[in-house]
Amino acid sequence: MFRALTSTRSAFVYGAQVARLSTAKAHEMIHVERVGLNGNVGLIKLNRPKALNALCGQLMSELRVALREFDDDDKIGAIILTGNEKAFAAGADIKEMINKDFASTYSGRFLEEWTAVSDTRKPVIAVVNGYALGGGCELAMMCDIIYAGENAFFGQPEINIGTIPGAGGSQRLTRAVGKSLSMEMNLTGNRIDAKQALTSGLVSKVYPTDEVVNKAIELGEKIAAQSPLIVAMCKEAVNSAYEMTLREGLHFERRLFHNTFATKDRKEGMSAFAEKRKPTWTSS
Ligand SMILES: CCC/C=C/C(=O)SCCNC(=O)CCNC(=O)[C@H](O)C(C)(C)COP(=O)([O-])OP(=O)([O-])OC[C@H]1O[C@@H](n2cnc3c(N)ncnc32)[C@H](O)[C@@H]1OP(=O)([O-])[O-]
Repeated sequence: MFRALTSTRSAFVYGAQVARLSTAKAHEMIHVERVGLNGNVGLIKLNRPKALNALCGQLMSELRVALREFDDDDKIGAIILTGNEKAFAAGADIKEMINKDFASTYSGRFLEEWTAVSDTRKPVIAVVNGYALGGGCELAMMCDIIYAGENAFFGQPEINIGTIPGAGGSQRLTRAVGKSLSMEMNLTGNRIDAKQALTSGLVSKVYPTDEVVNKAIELGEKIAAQSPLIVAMCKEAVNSAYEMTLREGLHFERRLFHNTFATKDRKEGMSAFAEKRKPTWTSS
């Protein structure tokens, strides 16, 4: 079972990890907290359970604000995005989309707000339990790492409701799992389970449903222990593999690598190794 947050007067306990209360203002459709032993991992939990976390405008707006707050918070080194035991998210909100037309989606820049997720500079880890369908699968793929619970399902069922993916389902999924599987999922709405998501490269780890959030927190803490400056550069380098040719990407990576030599953290990291001590990062 998904392990629920247990509230105490001054702190939350998430599994073995202590999490402090967020200073962020209250949201209606998401929960926001700091987790990890040092409170340096941001946790955002989608919280619209009655609609299986369907991604309506308000939810996406709140998510954008929360991501921005964590991105701008020097104390946060990594961010986790999750849902509940039954659903990460069952897609964009179909009921909200029913009466839209071309002009309103085009002129209204429908879905533009979603790019806030992939634009986040800090690493974002998606933790998927239950359904990640349509926009839900796309949202997970906008994150940098996906951990899945054993009960996770991924799918792009837009075809069943007379449309196609609009936030990466035909693009990121194809790059992640290859053309054949992506085409099958996109043309039929066929879902894959956590096991197939792992073997096809869509997710990096699968854990029991009630453990996966804590595993992601541990991962987030490990990332948060690195130099934030170098982590941001590294994320940019890996992401360039999605957006550039191999030649351009290799060039960009080498330039970023050279740039690390302009930082104090690069010098500190190598000196600490040679002096057999832990590095102290200054993000400079
Ligand atoms: C972003 C770019 C483009 C993306 C497009 C998309 O994502 S298109 C979407 C791609 N996704 C899909 O096509 C998946 C659509 N969803 C499903 O096929 C099923 O809900 C299920 C198989 C996930 C779970 O079946 P189950 O029998 O366990 O549960 P249940 O069915 O009873 O649902 C419980 C409640 O949640 C509600 N609700 C759920 N999803 C949505 C939604 N997306 N929207 C709105 N509401 C949604 C559902 O109406 C119901 O509310 P009610 O009536 O009680 O007021």
